[in-house]
Amino acid sequence: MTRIKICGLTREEDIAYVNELKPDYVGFVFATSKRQITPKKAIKLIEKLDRRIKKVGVFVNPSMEEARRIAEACDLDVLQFHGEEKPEDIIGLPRETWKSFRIKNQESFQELEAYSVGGYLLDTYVKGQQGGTGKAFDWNIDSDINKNKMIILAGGLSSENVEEAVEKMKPHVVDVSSGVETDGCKDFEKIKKFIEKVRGSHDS
Ligand SMILES: O=C(O)c1ccccc1NCC(=O)[C@H](O)[C@H](O)COP(=O)(O)O
Repeated sequence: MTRIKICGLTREEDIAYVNELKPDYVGFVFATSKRQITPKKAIKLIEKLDRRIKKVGVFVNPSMEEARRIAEACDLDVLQFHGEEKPEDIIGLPRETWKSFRIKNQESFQELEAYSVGGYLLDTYVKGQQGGTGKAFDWNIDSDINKNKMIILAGGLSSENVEEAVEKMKPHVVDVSSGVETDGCKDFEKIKKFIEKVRGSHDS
């Protein structure tokens, strides 16, 4: 079954929503972003999070010392690197590690081969933005990458298009942020609908 990550939680209400709706992963953005959260606030939210939901920390070009420190302090399960981190920067970390790749065209997939990580997150290339763009890339791109890599599909997903995305890309995990927000805040009904679409999807 396709797993689900809801990214960019910042409020106590968001934790209540996911505790009820039970995605597989939630993401906390420690990088500069409108969804940025301090480690101190994340610790407070995580205290209230259902223990069955895995915690992903999102970083953009952090020092590895910082990433390790936050991973330990927040008891993160996964470290997600969303910047220009090199393959050698992100090996040997004490957590499952995901690397994001900003997909522009077919050639973008070549970059994945240099990395040996637990998860390969495909997000949309948008100039000047590292993530959380709300934009999808062309899922008709011919790629077999999901055969030997754990693929997390991100970028512009919503309840409206996630079934098509799963059918075309066959990812192991789908990751959403903007598509489950209203006026910049996580929206219970949108998260619910997104999860229902994915879990009801027969291609997953
Ligand atoms: O969400 C952000 O604001 C963000 C900022 C900088 C780097 C990464 C960021 N998010 C990472 C994610 O995992 C998002 O869920 C992913 O980019 C998809 O976002 P969206 O297109 O908004 O669904």
